[in-house]
Amino acid sequence: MGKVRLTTAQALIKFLNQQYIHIDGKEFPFVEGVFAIFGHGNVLGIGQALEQDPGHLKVFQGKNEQGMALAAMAYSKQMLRQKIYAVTTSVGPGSANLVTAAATALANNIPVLLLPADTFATRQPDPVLQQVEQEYSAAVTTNDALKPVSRYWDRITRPEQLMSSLLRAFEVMTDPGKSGPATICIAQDVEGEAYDYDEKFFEKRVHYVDRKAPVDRELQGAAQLIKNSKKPVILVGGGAKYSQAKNILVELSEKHNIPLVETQAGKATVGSDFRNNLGGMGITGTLAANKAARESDLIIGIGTRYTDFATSSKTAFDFEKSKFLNINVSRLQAYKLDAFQVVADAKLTLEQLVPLLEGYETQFGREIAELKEEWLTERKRLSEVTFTRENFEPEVKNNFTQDVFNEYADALNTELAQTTALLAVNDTVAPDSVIITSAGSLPGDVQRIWNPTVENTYNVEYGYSCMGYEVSGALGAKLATPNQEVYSLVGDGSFLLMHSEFITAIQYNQKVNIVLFDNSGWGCINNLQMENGSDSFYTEFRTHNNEILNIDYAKVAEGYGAKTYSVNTVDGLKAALEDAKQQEVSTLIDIKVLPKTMTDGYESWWNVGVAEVSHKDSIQKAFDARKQKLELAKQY
Ligand SMILES: Cc1ncc(C[n+]2csc(CCOP(=O)(O)OP(=O)(O)O)c2C)c(N)n1
Ligand SMILES: O=C1C[C@@H](O)[C@H](O)[C@@H](O)C1=O
Ligand SMILES: [Mg+2]
Repeated sequence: MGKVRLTTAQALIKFLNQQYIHIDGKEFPFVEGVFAIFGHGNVLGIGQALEQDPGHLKVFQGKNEQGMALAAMAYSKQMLRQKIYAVTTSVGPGSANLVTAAATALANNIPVLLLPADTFATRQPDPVLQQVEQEYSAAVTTNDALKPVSRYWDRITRPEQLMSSLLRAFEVMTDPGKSGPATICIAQDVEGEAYDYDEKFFEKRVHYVDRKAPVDRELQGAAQLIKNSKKPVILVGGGAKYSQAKNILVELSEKHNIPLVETQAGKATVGSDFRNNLGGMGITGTLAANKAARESDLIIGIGTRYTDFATSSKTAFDFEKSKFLNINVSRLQAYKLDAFQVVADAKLTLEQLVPLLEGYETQFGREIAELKEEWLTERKRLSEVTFTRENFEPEVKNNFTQDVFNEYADALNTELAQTTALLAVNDTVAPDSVIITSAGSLPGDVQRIWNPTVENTYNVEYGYSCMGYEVSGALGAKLATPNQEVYSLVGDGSFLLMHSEFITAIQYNQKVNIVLFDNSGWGCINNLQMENGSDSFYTEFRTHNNEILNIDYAKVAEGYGAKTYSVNTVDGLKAALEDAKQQEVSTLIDIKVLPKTMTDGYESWWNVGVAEVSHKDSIQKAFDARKQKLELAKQY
């Protein structure tokens, strides 16, 4: 057999160039490129290999390891997990910075290939710079911290180990049932070590992603459950989106008059304008979706993980009455809530299920339309919130006095409500625009009131709700959809936490639009704190002498080379958005908004750990209320 002498890193890059994916009859390269931050751990290994022959791989220089890995994740999420970027980092702090991003990808079941460098395999120069030198074992390095947050993890200390390791990594990343981050740590000396690799290892390799079909028992059982139900509701999860089940979902819903409700990951599988789509459900759900779910006697969970946000901490359903039917490629997910399990591809299952339901119709009648209408009226109200200097009634009530509101209005020079601003954005951007967000109050607002009409235009990470995904992810989403505008909807807190990849986007002329909602604080956490009986405590951004912090974010972004705007009215915001569309460079719109003007309520509940004993009656009250609510919740 022919051999080719390559360094481990050269073999890695050569292999990445030859990986293809085959889905629904289409075949294309699986690895699009590499994000890199070079240090002594990887510049002479992977850096050298990429310089010598990158093949078709695009190379982007990242600015923060976490940021570039989140960009890679957003790319893959936007590509419906059909294509990835790899991420190479140096050893020690460079690899440690991957931990948060790996966890974000894991919680969201998104494939990314992480390639952190590791300490010396020979150990000759130990302790090397950036080696933590763990006393109880030299075999433990910073990279072990990636084990709990990787779907697959391996360490390469000999060049030939690379071959079996890569095969496992690609098998995992291309399996819809277990897809997630694969981490291969390569000892920094081994990256440059040569080996005679079998040429066969580098032949084109196709990873077939065949749709897993349901067995007859599953289909008959599922059909029977639906036919026996009066008011089934379909919960559309991320699995439905990745399976591209839109058309069959619409057919199923229309034929049998079954309402759809959505998780964060499932939103924009079917457009919000579809008449039976009642929108997001759960803690950040619409009143329409939450009412339908509560009335339902059968929840058909399609590709959902049933997180606490989707189920209102397991209080959203009437567990006495309601049964569950779970369609999921993952057995772990299918087992949840004592459901009847169909472990199979969502689209294929629904296509085979529909013919078995001939003649069936739910008892919802006109109720779906009525619920939707009621919600659209509420959404309209949220688009027209006006601030008043006296007796202002915000969405989040009973936290701030009027004096505090007036103080914010003066300090930030704004009277704009967040919901009104957000809906102005929704009205103004092109329908095929991709939005991206993740943490703070904005994910809740978009799940409720952002109405996407074009498929796969809602890139919201709410499995890990990682501050920093908003801006980092915008770069990845843009790489995936170069012909669409990408809008990062981000709070001031998240923007401050990390926006390094905004600079990468500007550097590589990948236009992204940052729409920054500045309420000078961690608004949602302040709400959570005050709604559970505490005072406002270190969650507003105030100075040493208690003044509200007012940062000119437009000026910050101007320094990076972005086109920027500062706005505090709906008209100003719309004009900025229109102008931003005309720009070739990345943009940032700094919108000053009032706190407590995000959406809230709608019959949802979140189980959070309230103090059982404290010095405040208000906290005791919150604790008692939680205890009562928990009595209604399903225990597991
Ligand atoms: C990396 C990370 N750290 C901490 C948190 C906890 N956390 C969630 S939301 C939030 C504040 C977000 O503030 P901002 O972005 O301004 O949004 P707002 O709630 O004000 O809309 C914090 C600290 C998180 N989700 N992610
Ligand atoms: O703690 C949190 C509260 C949520 O409201 C928020 O969206 C999320 O980012 C979070 O971490
Ligand atoms: Mg904020």
